[in-house]
Amino acid sequence: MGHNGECWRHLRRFTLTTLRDFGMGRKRMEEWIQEESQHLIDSLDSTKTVPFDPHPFPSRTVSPSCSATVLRFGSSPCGQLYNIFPWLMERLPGRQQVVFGQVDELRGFVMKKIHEHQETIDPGNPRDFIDCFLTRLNQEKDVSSSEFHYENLVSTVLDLFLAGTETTSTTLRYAFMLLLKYPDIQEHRVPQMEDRKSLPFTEAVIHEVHRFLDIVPLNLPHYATKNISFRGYTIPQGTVILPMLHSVLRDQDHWATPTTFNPNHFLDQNGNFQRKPAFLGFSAGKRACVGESLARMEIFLFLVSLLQHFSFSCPGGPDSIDLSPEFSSFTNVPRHYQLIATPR
Ligand code: HEM
Repeated sequence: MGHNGECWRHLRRFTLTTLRDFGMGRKRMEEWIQEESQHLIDSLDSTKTVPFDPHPFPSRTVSPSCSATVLRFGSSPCGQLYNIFPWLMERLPGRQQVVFGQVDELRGFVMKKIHEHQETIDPGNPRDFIDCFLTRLNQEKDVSSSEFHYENLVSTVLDLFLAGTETTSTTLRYAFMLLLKYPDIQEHRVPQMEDRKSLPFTEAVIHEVHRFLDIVPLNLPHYATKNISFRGYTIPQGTVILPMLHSVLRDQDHWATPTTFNPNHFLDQNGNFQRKPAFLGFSAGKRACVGESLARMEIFLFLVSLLQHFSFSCPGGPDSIDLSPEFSSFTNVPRHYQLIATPR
């Protein structure tokens, strides 16, 4: 959804409503995620407590590995250059050409999925986002100004895919790394979803994972659509602005121990979960992440169901875990590590 203005507004509104209708926080989506959790549990069972690198996991089987490469590319110096000089990098040979190829491959995958949906759609009974978009596309097929046409369907699905898969699986991979580093956290596992007492702690852990990972430290680039005066400065129209999430997520005025992993950041004296205004891992304002509730729900359900089935350890013990990210520019990506999943 890199589009601005009208097109972006229509597609963003549609996306939010559709995701909400499929139950971000409600039943349908929860069932899908639980099905996925079961696949994960089965594949962890099949490791038979042999250490493995969780890197490809927990990306979904349907998520072609190329989306991982796209994220890694974004965090490399080469990717940084692309953000700043796209017109130049598109013309130079190099790794960026491989990434463009992979985005094309992913686009092909999305187009194939759309085609399958077109063949099997029952308009009265939408199965998912693509069905809803196709229905709207059909309703507005005679409206020449409609934003609901095929190209926008492909790019919206592609955007959701690129924005949603690697962010969530990278965060999960980092969450497991933190469980290896701080094994005590695993003892707080939620035995059952109804066990209310453990929930605030679990929520606090998940929020702290997001804060501590700081996955997109610089946020996405924005630009001033008109002249703005801000704290005595004038920001001229067209200025590129990087609203750094990193500086807020590590702000000494807002966090007791900004550079240490500490779930207490999100707990009050009575152990209740408390929201923090400086928790801006999903950004803020009208371009804030549309997938926040979905991502939170996925991470919560995956983490809780896996912790109910397994305890996690690593061959070298907690001291061998290096939490510092592999890249530290556009995205923070956790290092590779070995995971042992022992059935409880
Ligand atoms: C750990 C998980 C995630 C994190 C930390 C995250 C974070 C972010 C951030 C920081 C932005 C930039 C906001 C800005 O420009 O100010 C963003 C935008 C976006 N995210 Fe996420 N995200 C996550 C998961 C998801 C998921 C699961 C989806 C899809 C369902 C998604 C869809 C999007 C989209 C479409 C945008 C662009 C919104 C717009 O420009 O209107 N994200 N996300």
